[in-house]
Amino acid sequence: MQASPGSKKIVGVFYKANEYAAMNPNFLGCAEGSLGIREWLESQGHQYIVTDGKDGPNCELDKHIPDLHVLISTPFHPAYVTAERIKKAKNLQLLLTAGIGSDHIDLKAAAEAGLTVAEVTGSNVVSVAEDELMRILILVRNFLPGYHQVIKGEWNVAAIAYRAYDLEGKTVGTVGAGRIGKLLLQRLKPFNCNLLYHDRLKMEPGLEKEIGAKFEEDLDAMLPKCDIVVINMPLTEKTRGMFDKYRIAKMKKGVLIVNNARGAIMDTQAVADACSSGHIGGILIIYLPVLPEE
Ligand SMILES: NC(=O)C1=CN([C@@H]2O[C@H](COP(=O)(O)OP(=O)(O)OC[C@H]3O[C@@H](n4cnc5c(N)ncnc54)[C@H](O)[C@@H]3O)[C@@H](O)[C@H]2O)C=CC1
Repeated sequence: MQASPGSKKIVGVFYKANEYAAMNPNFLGCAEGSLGIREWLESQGHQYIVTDGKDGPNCELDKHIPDLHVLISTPFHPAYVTAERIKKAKNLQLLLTAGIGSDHIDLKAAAEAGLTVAEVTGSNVVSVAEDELMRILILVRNFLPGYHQVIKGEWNVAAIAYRAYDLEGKTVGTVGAGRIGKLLLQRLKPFNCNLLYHDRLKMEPGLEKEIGAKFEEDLDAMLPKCDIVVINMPLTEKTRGMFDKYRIAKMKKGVLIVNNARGAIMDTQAVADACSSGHIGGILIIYLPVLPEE
């Protein structure tokens, strides 16, 4: 089908949910749900093509690159928008991320081509903040080894207890205190932790007082104080590889890390080495798709 004059060709790239799609009619972030915008887009005369095929030679996405106007993708099944794809996309106007974080797009190439890159700011920030809190508790209380014991029919309390702690009294630092970082700090306040944050921007004094977190201008000065570090900043050219072996070495021995940002903010080998040596006591990474509507 060809788009009629004036209408736009919009391509959405989402993961296939298969049998899970039918289990919840509000599960819209998958190929089957197509963000729930098909009816509306088509009623406006636009053409809407949805696929999960985004990689490899002759993938479905590449067939539409030459004439699409809008490309929608998510960080969970990202359509990598390389300079090469941008060059071929002669009609492209808008690259839309149905979520937060657009590091799957070559932003420099997009800017040079005059494209708009937009994302749905705030779309799943509560989900992420709640998830971070859960992961912090999982790490501090040494939950996972106990879970695996139960699955295997084992029972060794000491193997769990020797490193299971309370969150109360621990120092938690968030690297990045934007929308998600602030929501996390608010949720941590009742746990009576020492809360620190590092960001390019200091919060308004009123908000800082309400949240009860102390600003740390110098990241390298904050890290050695933290029992738990949560990473809440975007992956950019400035933050790529930010947590290398030197920075990890500055953290407390046994530090617990929750990385909500992209994996590439950390040097993988340095993380693996620090986990093996015990310098990092535990690390969990969040990859949280936009959740269904209630
Ligand atoms: N794991 C997951 O499923 C999800 C991950 N995310 C990630 O979380 C990130 C943060 O999301 P939001 O809080 O909504 O974004 P935001 O834009 O509200 O906050 C980001 C904060 O990072 C700070 N920042 C950026 N670069 C910095 C630097 N070089 N040094 C110090 N501070 C810096 C900014 O000043 C800002 O306060 C997203 O960019 C995305 O990568 C977001 C949603 C879901």
